[in-house]
Amino acid sequence: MIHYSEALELVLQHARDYGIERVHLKKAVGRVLAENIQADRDFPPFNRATKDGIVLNYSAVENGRRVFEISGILPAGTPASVLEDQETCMEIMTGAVVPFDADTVVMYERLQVENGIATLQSTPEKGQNIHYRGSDIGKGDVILEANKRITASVIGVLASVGVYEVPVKKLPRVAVISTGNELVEVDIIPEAHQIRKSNSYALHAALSSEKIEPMMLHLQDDKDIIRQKLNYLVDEFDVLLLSGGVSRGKYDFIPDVLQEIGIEKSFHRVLQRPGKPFWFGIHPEKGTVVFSFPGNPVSTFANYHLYFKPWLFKGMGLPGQTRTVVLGQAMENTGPLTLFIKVSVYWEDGVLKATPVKTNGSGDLVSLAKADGLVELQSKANGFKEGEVVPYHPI
Ligand SMILES: Nc1nc2c(c(=O)[nH]1)N[C@H]1C(S)=C(S)[C@@H](COP(=O)(O)OP(=O)(O)OC[C@H]3O[C@@H](n4cnc5c(N)ncnc54)[C@H](O)[C@@H]3O)O[C@H]1N2
Ligand code: MOO
Repeated sequence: MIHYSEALELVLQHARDYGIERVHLKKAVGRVLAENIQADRDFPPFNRATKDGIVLNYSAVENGRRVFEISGILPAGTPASVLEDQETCMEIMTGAVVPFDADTVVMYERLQVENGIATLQSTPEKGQNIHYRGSDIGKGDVILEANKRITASVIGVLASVGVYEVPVKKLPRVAVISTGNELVEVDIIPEAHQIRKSNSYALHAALSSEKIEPMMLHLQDDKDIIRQKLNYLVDEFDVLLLSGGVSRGKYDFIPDVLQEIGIEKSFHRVLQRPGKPFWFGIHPEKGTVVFSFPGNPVSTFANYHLYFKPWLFKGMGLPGQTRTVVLGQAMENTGPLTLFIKVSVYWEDGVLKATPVKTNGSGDLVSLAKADGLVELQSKANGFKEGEVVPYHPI
């Protein structure tokens, strides 16, 4: 059996970039930007008034003028104009273009305006209240770098530079395959010996948050059917995410079948709990990557976060998600396995702390829903003290 860090390393070696596609701006949130985006114009594109008030030429102020006749009005959205007579001023609204031969904006609150005459209440500063052309970013400058998760604010930037067909990283085509005769659909009432297939829905949901829409399939514990279906799926998908049928039971056919259909085993079983009987492999010619997770709901879900997500993120050029957290109480791991303990986290005096969630083992799905993540505890003879910093995997 291999250690968690070796297993993760082997998985990451098979990370892949699936190329680029273009999606409409409205569909791009949550995807990963695949190319640098350049500004198509200066930002702001013109000298922009930042206050409602008047605009004037400061030389008049320097010459002692305090009273200005208003020679016109400039709402936002009107083309650039000229302050013809620099002894006058124009009213200007926030967002409007500062006219040629004017250089200073005075807000209404610093003025008295009566009968078309504006009187300064105080001496302004030259150049005030103007957001200068190109002061945020210049035309041609990179405003968004590739390999960035597209958030709502990134969408705003893309919109402002006119990118409505957004270049994003292509996502792998994923099939989620659950196995087991005891499993039934979620919308029926199970017999006493049956359970609803929760793993597939948890995986579906986790993938949806990565914008992956997986194909879902359930297979009974029949070796011939499993072989036939997986043989087909290996051609049609980039990734197979299986759950169940990988430990030592008489009906745990998955490892044998995967090898029969040409998937090369990278490893089977990892020195970890939960998720120990994890099987991972790849089809050498087709490139299909197979994550075959142990069936216990917590094991499936933990391994999705411990292996699939880092694999996906690496392929898309995103940074890893592993963080550190401070233990809110002492914990132990004296055995040979790396333990992943379900924890809830909370802030205390500016420090993120973790406390274990009460659990009943890797079949206990309910405790999973109470957890924020998993802390990673390596084997350690003298235990982990309260206040110790350990790796943390948000789930
Ligand atoms: N002799 C041994 N027995 C077991 C070992 C071992 O090393 N030697 N490992 C144990 C560990 S650890 C785990 S984890 C499980 C993994 O077993 P399988 O991957 O073969 O999974 P199944 O037996 O098919 O199912 C286990 C458990 O999970 C439930 N399950 C499965 N799929 C789903 C699903 N889609 N939704 C909800 N629940 C699911 C299933 O009903 C079982 O209760 O093996 C131990 N045994
Ligand atoms: O991986 Mo099993 O994960 O301990 O229940």
